[in-house]
Amino acid sequence: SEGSVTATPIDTIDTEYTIPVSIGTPAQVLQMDVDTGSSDFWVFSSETESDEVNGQTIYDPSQSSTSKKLSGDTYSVSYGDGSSSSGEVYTDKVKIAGITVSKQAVEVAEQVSSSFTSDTSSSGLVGLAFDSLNQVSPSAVQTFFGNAQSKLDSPLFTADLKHDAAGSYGFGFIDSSLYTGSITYEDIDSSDGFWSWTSSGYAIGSGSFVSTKITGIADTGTTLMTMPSSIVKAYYKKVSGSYYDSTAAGYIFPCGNTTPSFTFGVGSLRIVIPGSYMSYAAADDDGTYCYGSLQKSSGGTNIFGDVALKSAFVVFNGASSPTIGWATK
Ligand SMILES: CC(C)C[C@H](NC(=O)C[C@H](O)[C@H](CC1CCCCC1)NC(=O)CC[C@H](O)[C@H](Cc1ccccc1)NC(=O)OC(C)(C)C)C(=O)O
Repeated sequence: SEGSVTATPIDTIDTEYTIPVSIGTPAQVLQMDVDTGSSDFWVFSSETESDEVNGQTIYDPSQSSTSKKLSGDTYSVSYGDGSSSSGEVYTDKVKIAGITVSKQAVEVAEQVSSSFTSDTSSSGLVGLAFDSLNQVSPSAVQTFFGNAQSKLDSPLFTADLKHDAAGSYGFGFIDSSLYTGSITYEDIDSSDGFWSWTSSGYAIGSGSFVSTKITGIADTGTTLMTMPSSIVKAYYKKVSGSYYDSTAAGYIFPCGNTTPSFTFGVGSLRIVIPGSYMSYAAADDDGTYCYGSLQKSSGGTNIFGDVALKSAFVVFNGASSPTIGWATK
């Protein structure tokens, strides 16, 4: 089987992208954040503390004739931005992009941290990193892609994210109308559970391409992009008035100042992130300073987040030796 589903940015600055997901019988439809940087499928639910629910759609397993409690299983997950969620586990029918997994483990939140409560646009996460990162105990469960893979025409999913416009995720097939030229593939090292690959280098604005290996993860659940500090410093040298602001915990600059494009290499292919994507949002209330979309990596993990992904068409190929494909569009 194969299918695609619309990916909608939750705001005009592409902080996050959500898709509609059908859970249970009759279907309960929740808008959920697709996250290739984690591997738990969890939802706001009838079991979530009421003071932690703020407009999200909830999944109620008691209203589904196909739900089944996985007694004894619990989950607890915490993310790079310090947010977290925990609760119990059911299985139920889950349909995404027209593809149905009859017994998907649905992690139902009893607690969510404040940033989830305040993120009214998302009612849960669809983790699409590798199963090894799943946080259900005592025994891990599979992601939607892990469960669906064997029934997909091809064991892959694709991301066509856009700036301030509806894009799509595809499952089981590659829609050749969504990209230009050809797709360049790189090997994935999934040993840490992430879609980790190595870029061939970078360029800043119209500057010459610097051939250097940059290993990072392709993460739809991270809004921005993080690179080694040497590259980030070189980038902001080209942005007048920019500096690293410890309060903002990042590079900021006077909003009107020009931000050059940022190019990254996929083998001999070049993906150009337009300069307009490189200024993220106002860094302070009076909007004089803006926060850069490129920031320095912490803990050694470079992240090709939404800023990079929305500049390309991306294939997450889950074959036995996984690869990632990038194309211009
Ligand atoms: C559980 C582990 C096994 C895996 C775990 N993975 C991650 O932390 C990466 C993963 O992609 C997580 C997934 C996100 C967690 C927070 C909610 C949204 C999804 N990414 C993250 O943890 C990175 C955080 C994101 O970049 C946030 C996302 C966000 C969006 C809207 C509102 C609030 C926060 N954006 C965000 O902060 O945008 C700014 C900086 C422009 C304000 C880890 O490495 O610890």
